[in-house]
Amino acid sequence: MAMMNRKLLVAGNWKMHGSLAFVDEMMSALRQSLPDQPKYDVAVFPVYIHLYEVINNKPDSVLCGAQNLSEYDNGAVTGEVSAEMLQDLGCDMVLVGHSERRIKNNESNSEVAKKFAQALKFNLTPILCVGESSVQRQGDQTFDVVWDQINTVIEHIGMESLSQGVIAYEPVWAIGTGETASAEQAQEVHQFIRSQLALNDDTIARRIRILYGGSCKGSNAYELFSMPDVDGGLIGGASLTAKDFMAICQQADKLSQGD
Ligand SMILES: O=C[C@H](O)COP(=O)(O)O
Repeated sequence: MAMMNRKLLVAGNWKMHGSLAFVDEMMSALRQSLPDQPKYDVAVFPVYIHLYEVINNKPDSVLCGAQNLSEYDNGAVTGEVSAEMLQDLGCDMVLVGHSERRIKNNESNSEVAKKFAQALKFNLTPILCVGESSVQRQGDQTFDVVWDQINTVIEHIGMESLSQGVIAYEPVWAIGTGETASAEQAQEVHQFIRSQLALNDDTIARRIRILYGGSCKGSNAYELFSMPDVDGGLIGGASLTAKDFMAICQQADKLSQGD
């Protein structure tokens, strides 16, 4: 189980799903089902245009974040949204470097690092998404790929700044495929990440939260979150109904009792 001093985080990435009616339904379900003060953190990441509705209707205990942000402060960058705008709206967090953006929008490690820095500049907690493709795993490149993605951020802003964010390990081959990494496979990579971070700073390595993402659901969340270096999940498909999302939150709740 994740170390006592690291609170579990269950984060629902809604991707490009939902509607205003969906937001209202989800928020009222979460208000009814979540404890007033859960011992774990819960966050949701709607599309930009639904952020305001979430922020105005969510239970106080639920954090809200965007799925992306601009690497720039402001200016002639049509279609982008700045960290300052997200902060102004009331966002708490933001995803950076999700594999869907790395692949479909060609986001490079250095752009992702700039976005991570930009989030921190405006007091948003960035969740840095990292993970290898199936080909890279088969080619035994998992550790190299994942470390390169993280180390680019460290080289850009340093360990102390990295530690103000969260890392999400999401093997690309497990995203939306129904093929979850086994708890042992997830733990192996999470442990690798933590041990690499410890070479730079042991305290930060022990403090930073590392989430798992990739076909996580109510039936496997307990086993995954029980792993010593897994501190919760970044959930896609199973965050799209209150029933599925709450099933995962309930596993986090069980594991957080006694903390
Ligand atoms: O951001 C979430 C991940 O991409 C996981 O998505 P999934 O739970 O649908 O596999």
